[in-house]
Amino acid sequence: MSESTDPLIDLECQSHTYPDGTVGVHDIEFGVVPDEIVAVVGPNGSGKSTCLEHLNATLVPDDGELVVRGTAITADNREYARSEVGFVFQDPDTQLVAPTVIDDVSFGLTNRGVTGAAARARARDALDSVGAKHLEDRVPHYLSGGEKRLVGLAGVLVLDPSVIVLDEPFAGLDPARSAMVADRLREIRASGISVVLSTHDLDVAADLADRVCVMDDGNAIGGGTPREVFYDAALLDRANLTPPSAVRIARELGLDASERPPVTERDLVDRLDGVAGSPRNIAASDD
Ligand SMILES: Nc1ncnc2c1ncn2[C@@H]1O[C@H](COP(=O)(O)OP(=O)(O)OP(=O)(O)O)[C@@H](O)[C@H]1O
Repeated sequence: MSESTDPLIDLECQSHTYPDGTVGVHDIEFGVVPDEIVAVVGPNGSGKSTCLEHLNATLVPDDGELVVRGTAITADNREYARSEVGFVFQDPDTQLVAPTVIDDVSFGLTNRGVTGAAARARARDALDSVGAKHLEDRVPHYLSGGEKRLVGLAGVLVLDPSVIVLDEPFAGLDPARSAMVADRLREIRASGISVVLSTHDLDVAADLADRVCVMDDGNAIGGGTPREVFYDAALLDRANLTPPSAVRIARELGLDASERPPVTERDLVDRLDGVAGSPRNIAASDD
């Protein structure tokens, strides 16, 4: 793990307007530090994708600045932002371009002058790290949605970024695949790469993220740890978000006033284990 807490990314975007005049974001300050997973949440059209696409200079603020690892990004050094910040698109087909998976994952390396056996070995390692080595000879186009997403992730990991940004990585995945992608993202964080993702699944955000950023109507309207954000009823109401299921149940049970109220299902189960009269303890006493 990295010792430094200097920001890897520091984005100030006072506005971003698309060519047709639609305002994608109004006002965002967004930082990413080492060894963290940040979840960006908010309703449809609130500006999550627009925000994320600024983090590797795919989009550029009308007014504001992107600084990556201390370097201000300009038109002359956008490639630096792209090399430090890998982007996994919401639509995996956007990213898959080669005839086989191994060629696809090697593609970015080839562009950087790493070719042949060296590129393939690194691509194989990247596929292995996301549990997708068995797919290396497959045609990317015919993979399932979840498999495509893993291959897209490998194609970014192989380039050794400091941060990986994923736009809705859980969309369309079944629960087992979602859990697998979440596990991989935890491993990626443990390997020293920070992760930023957008999601509509607040249960996953509560379970996975170290920090949550709430967006509404093109503004970053609040943020903090999952516990801080998901027990802030006024903040969630403002963004029209429903709290994660564990938070709703904890409120019903009156656990929300406790010192560390449960924010994930695991927290809730652990807490109920200690409560006399909880279904688990009743079942145990009936045995
Ligand atoms: N290429 C584009 N051209 C014009 N307007 C765009 C473009 N992309 C996004 N927008 C607009 O910018 C605003 C923010 O969209 P964005 O995709 O960032 O929201 P989001 O929070 O990611 O939404 P969702 O959850 O639906 O994916 C919306 O009003 C959207 O219609």
